[in-house]
Amino acid sequence: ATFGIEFVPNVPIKELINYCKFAEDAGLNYLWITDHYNNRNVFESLALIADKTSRIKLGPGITNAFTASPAVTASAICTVDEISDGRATLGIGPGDLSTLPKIGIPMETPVARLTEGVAVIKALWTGAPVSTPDNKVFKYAGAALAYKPKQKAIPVYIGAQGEKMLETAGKIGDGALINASNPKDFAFAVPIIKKAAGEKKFDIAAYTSFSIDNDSKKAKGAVRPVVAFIAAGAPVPVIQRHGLSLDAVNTIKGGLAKGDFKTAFGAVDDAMINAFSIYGTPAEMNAKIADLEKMGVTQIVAGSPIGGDKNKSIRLIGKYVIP
Ligand SMILES: C[C@H](OP(=O)(O)OC[C@@H](O)[C@@H](O)[C@@H](O)Cn1c2nc(=O)[nH]c(=O)c-2cc2ccc(O)cc21)C(=O)N[C@@H](CCC(=O)N[C@@H](CCC(=O)O)C(=O)O)C(=O)O
Repeated sequence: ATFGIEFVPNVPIKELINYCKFAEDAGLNYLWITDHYNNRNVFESLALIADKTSRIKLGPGITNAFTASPAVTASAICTVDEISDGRATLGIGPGDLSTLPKIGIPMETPVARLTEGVAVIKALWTGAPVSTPDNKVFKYAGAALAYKPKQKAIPVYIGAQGEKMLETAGKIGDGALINASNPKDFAFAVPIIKKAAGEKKFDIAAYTSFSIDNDSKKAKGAVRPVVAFIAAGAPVPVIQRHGLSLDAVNTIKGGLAKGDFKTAFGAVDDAMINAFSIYGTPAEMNAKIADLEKMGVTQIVAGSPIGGDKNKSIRLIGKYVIP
């Protein structure tokens, strides 16, 4: 597998840049920067990261086809591609179901919007004018970018978890970023993607909640709060797929809603931690990564929290996990 790492731009930009440079030095192949309106802007962050790195591929993990018109996203990624001398990737998806409504954006026909959005973005990158009068959502009329990406084709990765979104990812993407850490989720997702992707080259990335430490207990402690949020946001079919306690998940939801983190994190049980994360010592992590690769995963993304101490964890990944 290739190895990616996720950073959330909820830290001062200089700290973010240091993590990214450290990840590049540790030998990671992809940097994925999350995109939520309430954090630092994903494209401004990527521009700076592109300028301060020289090898690692980088892109939003993931932006969405709702907050910005695809033409604006096409240009934003094109700019990152120019600054990074051809290292940009585009991670794009429906958008977070918990943040978009806060800024008045209803989650309407995400599959249609994403399909049309990715099509116009790819068309714009060719430099030709784009007119899509028959589109349901993005009716473009002679839109054209005044400049082209450095790369012939910037890879497009679709963030997906639901069945229709996974199928869409296989159809329109060069890869998928799947918010999951457990082989059971890939037993479900990979056949859907492979059927839709057909013969084309396709990168199936496990966008995991990842926690590595020489001390397994410390790794587990670091991942518990993140698992609480994942469990609280998990669709019911996913909770059932892992045989988790709906009562415990509701206790977590209630605790988080009240800001009572003690109750929320206290209700996280081992079954949830195993369902929604990979954690442990380097040896334990390599065994879990091998299980994911057996399911057809071709890229492992180390997502939040990465570990109790980010720099130490990045060093462990570079030394013991990346072959
Ligand atoms: C919309 C949703 O798709 P989903 O794949 O489950 O979406 C969940 C998440 O993937 C989505 O919220 C992502 O944006 C979350 N997300 C991030 N979201 C963010 O906003 N920012 C991030 O940085 C981010 C990172 C990220 C990384 C990996 C990843 O996998 C997801 C990530 C869904 O409901 N899908 C269903 C139904 C979709 C459907 O059929 N819709 C129809 C009709 C629906 C209607 O009637 O409106 C249509 O679109 O036409 C399905 O796939 O089966």
